Amino acid sequence: MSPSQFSSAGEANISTTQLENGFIDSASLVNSEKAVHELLQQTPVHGTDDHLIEFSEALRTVAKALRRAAEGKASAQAEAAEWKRKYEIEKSRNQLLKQKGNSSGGHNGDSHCGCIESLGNGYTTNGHINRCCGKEGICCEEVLLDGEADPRNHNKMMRKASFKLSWMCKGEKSDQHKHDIVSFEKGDITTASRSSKQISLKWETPPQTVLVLTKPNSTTVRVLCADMVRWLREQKNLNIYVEQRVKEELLSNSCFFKFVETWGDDREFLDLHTKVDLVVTLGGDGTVLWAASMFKGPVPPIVPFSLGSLGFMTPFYSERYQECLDSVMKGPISITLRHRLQCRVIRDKAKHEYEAEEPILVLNEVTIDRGISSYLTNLECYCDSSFVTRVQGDGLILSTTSGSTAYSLAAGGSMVHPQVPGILFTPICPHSLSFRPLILPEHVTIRIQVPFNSRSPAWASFDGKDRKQLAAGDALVCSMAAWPVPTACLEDSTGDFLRSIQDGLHWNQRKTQSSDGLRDL
Ligand SMILES: NC(=O)c1ccc[n+]([C@@H]2O[C@H](COP(=O)([O-])OP(=O)(O)OC[C@H]3O[C@@H](n4cnc5c(N)ncnc54)[C@H](O)[C@@H]3O)[C@@H](O)[C@H]2O)c1
Ligand SMILES: Nc1ncnc2c1ncn2[C@@H]1O[C@H](COP(=O)(O)OP(=O)(O)OP(=O)(O)O)[C@@H](O)[C@H]1O
Repeated sequence: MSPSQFSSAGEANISTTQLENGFIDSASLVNSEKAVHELLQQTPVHGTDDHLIEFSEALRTVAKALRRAAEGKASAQAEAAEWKRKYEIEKSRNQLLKQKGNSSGGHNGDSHCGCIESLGNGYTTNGHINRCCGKEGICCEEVLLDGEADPRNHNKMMRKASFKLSWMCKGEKSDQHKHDIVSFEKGDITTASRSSKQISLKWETPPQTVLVLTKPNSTTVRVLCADMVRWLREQKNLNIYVEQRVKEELLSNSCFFKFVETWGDDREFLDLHTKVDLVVTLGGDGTVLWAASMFKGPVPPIVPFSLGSLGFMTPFYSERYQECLDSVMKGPISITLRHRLQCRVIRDKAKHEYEAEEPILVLNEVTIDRGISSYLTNLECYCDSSFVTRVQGDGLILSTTSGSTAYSLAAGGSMVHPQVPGILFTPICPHSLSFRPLILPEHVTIRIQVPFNSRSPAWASFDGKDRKQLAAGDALVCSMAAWPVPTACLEDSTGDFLRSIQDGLHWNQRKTQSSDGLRDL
């Protein structure tokens, strides 16, 4: 076979000028790669013909180069789609602001400019620009821009409660976080000593609207929910949102609950984060995962009450809910910012970046496994642009540090404090003696590719739900999401984490050795 046979092989026909100039779309790259693979299978590399062996090696190199180019292109597509999505959100938010400004006449031109150009700017509840909250601590104010008329009082604007996040320092009041970087002075590299990195949430205006989410099919939860909603209304005069199912349950109980609000469809729910100040969950860890999955963007602070069996992420006791909610609403409270992974499936057949599927955010993990197939999974893993490894086994778990105590732990991964920024890379039953789990830094993008020669498709599942098939040529791209899940702590991040591994998993529990057998020294 001669090189001219390669260039005549239909879709494999890519000129070097095209390669040099980068004028190839990912579809033609992938098609070319397929064609190269087909060609390789047809190539009769028998016996002693050195030329044929050399040529097939050259084809393999071309296939590799094409794969790399396709990967670069696909990750650029994923990034472009993400920017496009952000742009759309900004655009619709700005339109909304414009409409509000026009209809109320409440904002002058300056304040419009201020909020559109700098979404981090703080607005007070009366709608005036106050100060930039991004300067001290962690910025949280943009949600305030979407106020809505309170149905109970038409003159009053219903706005989200304003709060501020800051690092809590033990003892001295220094801005420790500002100095917490490696310094290089007079040739000596040092790191500043660290104080507590606990994040504290302090309400600037009191919370007004609470979303109560409950685990279904539990009488205990249903009874507690009715009790809590009544208390929140009568004692705290709060607006309450619940799911449609829960509203029906409450109304079948008593018509007192007529004030409880709900939402119609997903579109209406998309707006809810602009109204809800606090989310209360009544259930187990699954209910916290459920709550997090409902918010595709920013998540309001969650107060998780334990009504499940394990309750790793649910530190609050339901028996003392009034006391707990009282102190949460008063503040300040310690919170754990639980990072989420943003996962995007890129199909081999997608021709353009806007065909990339909607990203899915996970709080625990995304799992890529063999599904019902009895073949080993064959997954190529890349970290940024470096090839990491090929997974041959039952699959792979990409986990957040919050998820490190869930499926990843069962597969042999380390337990990691939820506030540690990182992505766990944990194989499931790898057919190799040396495949230890990894923890990668939080800023990397991981790409899991099902190769064209995979014997069967793989399956991705997100926090144990929404299974999606990944066919040969499809890829899953994962990176840290911009929107963490803030969960309220009973004590603080570390105290709650240690208590849950001790109480929930009986971590390193062993009878203490008695001193009886000690020999005299
Ligand atoms: N072999 C395993 O351990 C295994 C297998 C499948 C799924 N899971 C986990 O189940 C999760 C889904 O939870 P679910 O409640 O919807 O399903 P589920 O009702 O099947 O519960 C799974 C168990 O995992 C626990 N769990 C969930 N998140 C946890 C966390 N971050 N830390 C410690 N334990 C946690 C739950 O409390 C529950 O006991 C998945 O995200 C996955 O991590 C674990
Ligand atoms: N509001 C909800 N709507 C629909 N499904 C929900 C909701 N809340 C929780 N779930 C689902 O119900 C299941 C059980 O919930 P959860 O894990 O909270 O309870 P549990 O199993 O009793 O607790 P644990 O996991 O600690 O044993 C999970 O699969 C979860 O995804």
